[in-house]
Amino acid sequence: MAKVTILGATGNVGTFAAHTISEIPYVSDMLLVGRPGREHYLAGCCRDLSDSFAARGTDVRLSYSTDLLDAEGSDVIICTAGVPRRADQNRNDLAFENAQITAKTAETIGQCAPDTLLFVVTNPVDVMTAVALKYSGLKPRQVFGLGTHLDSMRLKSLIARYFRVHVSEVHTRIIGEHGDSMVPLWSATTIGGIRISNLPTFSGLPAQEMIDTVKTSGEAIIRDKGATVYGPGEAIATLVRTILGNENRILTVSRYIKREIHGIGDVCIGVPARINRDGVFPIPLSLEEDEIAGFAESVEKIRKITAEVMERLEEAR
Ligand SMILES: NC(=O)C1=CN([C@@H]2O[C@H](COP(=O)(O)OP(=O)(O)OC[C@H]3O[C@@H](n4cnc5c(N)ncnc54)[C@H](O)[C@@H]3O)[C@@H](O)[C@H]2O)C=CC1
Ligand SMILES: O=C([O-])CC(=O)C(=O)O
Repeated sequence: MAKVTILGATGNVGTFAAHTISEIPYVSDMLLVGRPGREHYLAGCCRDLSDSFAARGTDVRLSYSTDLLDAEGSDVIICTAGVPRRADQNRNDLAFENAQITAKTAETIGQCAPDTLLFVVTNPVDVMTAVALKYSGLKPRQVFGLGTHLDSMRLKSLIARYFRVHVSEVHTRIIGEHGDSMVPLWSATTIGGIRISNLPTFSGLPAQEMIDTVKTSGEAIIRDKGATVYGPGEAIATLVRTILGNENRILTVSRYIKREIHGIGDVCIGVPARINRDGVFPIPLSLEEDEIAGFAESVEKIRKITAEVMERLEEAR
């Protein structure tokens, strides 16, 4: 059985993630961590969630704290702490502000929970994963971000609708930045095990329109309802279930890569990875020419932003 800790637990994503994670059968303890001053809100969240556990028949020990040191002994720590963007902002606009929060948090986690897996959700998620890796001092297999997993799910749903098939029949991936330079892997997209390009209706597929929709999904939801909640919350639970169930699923998450993909790397970015109880392990990949070029561009973009943020963090210390 496992202890899962959620940071930023008073926020939109943290609150809903607590609900989705409580459904995972391997979770025995859940700790909600918020900022000092938020004790009443955290207590209310715990009571409300406990009611939902009672109604559902879930047996999870739930507690809250404003002291991150209580995360000691966690198997997985999920970091949703930080500022969200407004609809008129790019995720990268949040980089330095959230890096300061993530660096401080990661340092404490490295000291109090050296064996944990640290799962970063805070945006810009690829850059925050690099910050968390550096400042926690944890091993690369222990630190990962939500990356392009949610983008891949968004694309999957659009493809299923276009081909009028059940969403479980579609396998697809988006790699690279969780942002504008993301790269869809049409070469790795199948329906019912058949490569998508071998299907008769493939020629009419509005591929560019679909990827543009995925790129602007977060922004559109934030404009309409203030925050993306259900998509990220379920995506977070999928990853936690994969880890705690030692499932060895291949999901597309942000992870430090050296040069596993066509020699491109030295950055934290969305890549397919095998995920189990020991952490996250990137899968070496063979891509098509245009996919390699797109991925190289995305890597360069993230490497540059990451380097700038790291430099500013060091200057600010
Ligand atoms: N990677 C992904 O796919 C997604 C990432 N996100 C990101 O997750 C983060 C949280 O989003 P929401 O829950 O919508 O935001 P929110 O504003 O509802 O919640 C933010 C949480 O962070 C905490 N927080 C803020 N500043 C802090 C600080 N200085 N120190 C410690 N804690 C602090 C708040 O108390 C709150 O609990 C954002 O950065 C957002 O962009 C959100 C959805 C999907
Ligand atoms: O768009 C945002 O800011 C939140 C997010 O990352 C997403 O839902 O993909």
